[in-house]
Amino acid sequence: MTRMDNHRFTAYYKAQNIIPDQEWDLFMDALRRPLPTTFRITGSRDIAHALGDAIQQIYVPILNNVVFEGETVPPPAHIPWYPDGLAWQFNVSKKVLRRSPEFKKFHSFLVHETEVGNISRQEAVSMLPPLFMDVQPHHKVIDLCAAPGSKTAQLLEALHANDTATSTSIPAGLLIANDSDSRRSHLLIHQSARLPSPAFMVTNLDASIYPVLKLPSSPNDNRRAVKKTPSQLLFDRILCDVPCSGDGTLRKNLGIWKRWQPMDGNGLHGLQTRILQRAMRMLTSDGRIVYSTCSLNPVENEAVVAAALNSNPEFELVDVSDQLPQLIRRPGLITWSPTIDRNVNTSFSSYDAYIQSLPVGKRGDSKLIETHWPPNNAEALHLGRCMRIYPHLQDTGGFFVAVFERKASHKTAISVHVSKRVAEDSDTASSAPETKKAKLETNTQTQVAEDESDTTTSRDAMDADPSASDEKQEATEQHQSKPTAHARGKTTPADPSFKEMPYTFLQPDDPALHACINQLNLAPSFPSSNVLVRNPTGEPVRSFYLTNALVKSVVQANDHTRMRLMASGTKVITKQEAARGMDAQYRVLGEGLPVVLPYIKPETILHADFGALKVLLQNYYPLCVSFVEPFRSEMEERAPGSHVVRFIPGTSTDTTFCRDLILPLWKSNVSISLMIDKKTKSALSWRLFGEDLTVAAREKGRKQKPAVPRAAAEATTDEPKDLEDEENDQDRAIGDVEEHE
Ligand SMILES: C[S@@+](CC[C@H](N)C(=O)[O-])C[C@H]1O[C@@H](n2cnc3c(N)ncnc32)[C@H](O)[C@@H]1O
Repeated sequence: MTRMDNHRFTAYYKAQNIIPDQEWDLFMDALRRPLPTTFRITGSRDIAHALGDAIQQIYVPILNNVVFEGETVPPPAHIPWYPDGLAWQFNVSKKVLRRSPEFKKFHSFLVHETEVGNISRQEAVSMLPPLFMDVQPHHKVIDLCAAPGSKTAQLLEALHANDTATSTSIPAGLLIANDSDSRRSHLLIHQSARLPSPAFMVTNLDASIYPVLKLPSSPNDNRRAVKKTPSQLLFDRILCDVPCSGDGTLRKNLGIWKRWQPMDGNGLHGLQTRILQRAMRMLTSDGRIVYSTCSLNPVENEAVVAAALNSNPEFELVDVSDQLPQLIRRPGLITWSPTIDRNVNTSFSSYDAYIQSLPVGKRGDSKLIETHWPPNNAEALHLGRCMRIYPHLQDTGGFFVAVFERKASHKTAISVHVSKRVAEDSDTASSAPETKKAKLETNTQTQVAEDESDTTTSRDAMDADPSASDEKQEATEQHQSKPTAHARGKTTPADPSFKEMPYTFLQPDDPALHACINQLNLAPSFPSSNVLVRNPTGEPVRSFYLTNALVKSVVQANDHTRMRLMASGTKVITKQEAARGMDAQYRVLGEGLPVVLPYIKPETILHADFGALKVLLQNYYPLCVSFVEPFRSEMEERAPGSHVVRFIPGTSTDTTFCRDLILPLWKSNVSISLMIDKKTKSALSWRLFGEDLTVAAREKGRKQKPAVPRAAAEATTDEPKDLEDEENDQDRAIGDVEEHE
C-alpha cells in the first residue's frame, strides 16, 4: 500500500503558501481520498441531451435508494459547474459497482456508451480548459499538447455545435491537434475517431517551435495586398495544456506520493514557457489562449504566465471570474519561492541573491533562470486572475488555468467586416447543409512571402497583426521547406524521417470518384473537390477521406512531412473488393455515415422498424426473407451493394432511446448485414434492448463456458469491464517530465 505522504511535498507547498494554514489538513485529507468517478456526455447536442435524460429519468431514480451492506449509497449527481448538466459524478467503491445490481446495470450502461464514444470518462478539472475557450464552428483552433485527446474531443464538439443527432455539420473552421510524442499522437487519432470531422488535423511537432503554416490567399478576396500573397495561418483559439509534473493528479496516480520531488517543476518551466510564448505568436489579434496544467506548483504555473506576459507585453490575463460561477476557485499567487535543490531550499528571495551565492565559476552552470522567481511586477500582471483549483474545495483533482488575450489597444483595429469569406471558401455547393452563417471576423492573417527567395514580408502584413514582429524568423523557417501542390505522386520530402503517407486531393472529375458518387447516389452538392486519398501514388485505390475547404487549403499549401501531418479530415467511403464480373463497389463507412448522410438522396434511404434492427443485431447475415414486409420486398428489389436504412422506433419496442437511427447496410445476393463494428453493435443492443443480443456476445459466451469452471463462470459473465479513464494521467505524470535537472 502506498504511503500517502511525502515530506518534501509538504515542506515545498507550505513554503509556497498555496493553502491557508487552517485549511491545510482538509487539503491533505482530500488528496488522500480516491477521486469520484466523473464523466461527460459527448457528441451532438441532441444525442447528449437524450442520454442525459436517460440517466436522469431512468438511472437516477433506480440508484436513489440503494443500500449496500447497511449503508445508503449516494446516486450520481451533476457536476455543478458544467454547462447544461452534461457532466456527472458518483462516488462508489468498486465493490458496490460489482455487487449492487442497480449500480452494476448503470455501470454496464456507462461502459457500453463509453465504447461507442457517447460518454467520455474524464477527470472533472480536465474538462475546464475547453470551457474557457468559447470555440465557435468558424474558429481556427489548435490544441498544442493534445494527446491522448480528452480536451481535443471537447474542442471538436464545440466546433461541431451544429451537428444533429444523425448528421455531422461541416464547420468552416478547423482544429489541429498536435503532440510531440508520435505514439501518443496515434492515440489521439484513435480517440478522435469517435467524432469524425472533416475539419480535423493531427500534427506531430514540438509545440515550442511549431512552424508557421501557410494559408493561400483567397481567390474571392479583392484587396490588392492579399491577392497574391499567401498568409500565415493564425489561430482564433489556442490550448496549451502543457506537459507538467502532474501533482494535481495525486488522488488517482498514487505513485506520485513516492516519486514527487520539487525539481520536476523547475525542469519543466522552460519548455512550458516556450510553448506559451510560441502560442502567443500564432494567435489572431482578437484570439484567445488558454494555458493549463494539472500541477499545483507555481513555478509551472504563475511563473510561466509571468514570464510569457513580460516577454509579450501586448498580452494580458483575462478576468474570467464571472464564468462558470459554480466553480470554486482560488486566485493565482503573486509570490512564491522556488527551491534550488531537492531538499526544498527555498531561502533565496530572488534570482540575483541565488546567483550571487554561487562560486563565480559555477554561475554559468545554473539551471535555474530569473523567471523561476516572481517578477517585481507580479501585481501589475494581475496574476490573481489565474485560477487555482484545489481538491478539498469541490472534491476534484488539483488544476491551474489561465486565459490570455491581447490588450484592447493591441487588438488590431483593422476593419471588422461581416465576412462570408471562410464560409464561401468552405465548400462549393451552396445547398450543402453545413454551417455557412456569415460570421463577424477580423481579418488578421499575417501574410507570408510567397516568393521563396524573399525573407521579408509586406508592410501590410506587419501592420495587420502584432505577431508580425516574429515574422522574419518565421519566414526563414518557412524557407526551410518548399510547400508542394501535392499533385498526384509528387511530394517534397522535407523531413525524410517522417513516414506517413501523403495526402492527395482528387480532381472532382476523377473517374473513380465519379463512379463512387453515382453508385452511392450522392447529391450534386457532395463536396467532391475536398476528397483525398492516402497512398504513395495518390491513386484512388481504396479509401476516400473528406475534409472541409480550410483543411484542404492548409494541406495543399504546406508540405505534409514538414508539418508532420498524421491525419487530415475523416475517412468516409471505402472500396469493396469487386466480385468476379462486377465493377468495384463503394460503401459508406459506419463512422463516415453522419458526414455523408446530408448528401445521400433521401429517396434512396430505406425504412425499417426496430424489429428489423433486432434481427440484424442477432445475426451476421440474415436472409432477406427473414424480414417482414415491406422492408423485405424493398430489400429484395435493391441491387447488391451499399445501402442506408433509417430505423424508426415503433410503439412496441421497449427502448430507452426513442430516436431514429440511420445505419449502413450491405446487401449481397440473398442476405444483408449491418456495416458497423462489433462494439458499436453491442452498445446499440444494450441501449435499445437492455442486453447484448449480438452474435459476437453469444459466441463469446459459448467460448467461455467449457473452459471456465462453473463458479468462476458465474463470477465473470456479465461482469462489465471497468470504465477506462481516457486521460492516462499516469503517463502524463511520468512521461511528460522531460526536463529533469
Ligand atoms: C498534459 S498532457 C496533455 C493532455 C491532453 N491535453 C488531454 O487533455 O488529453 C501533455 C502532452 O504534451 C505532450 N508534449 C510534451 N512535450 C511537448 C512538446 N514540446 N510539444 C508538444 N507536445 C508535447 C506530451 O506528449 C503529452 O501528451
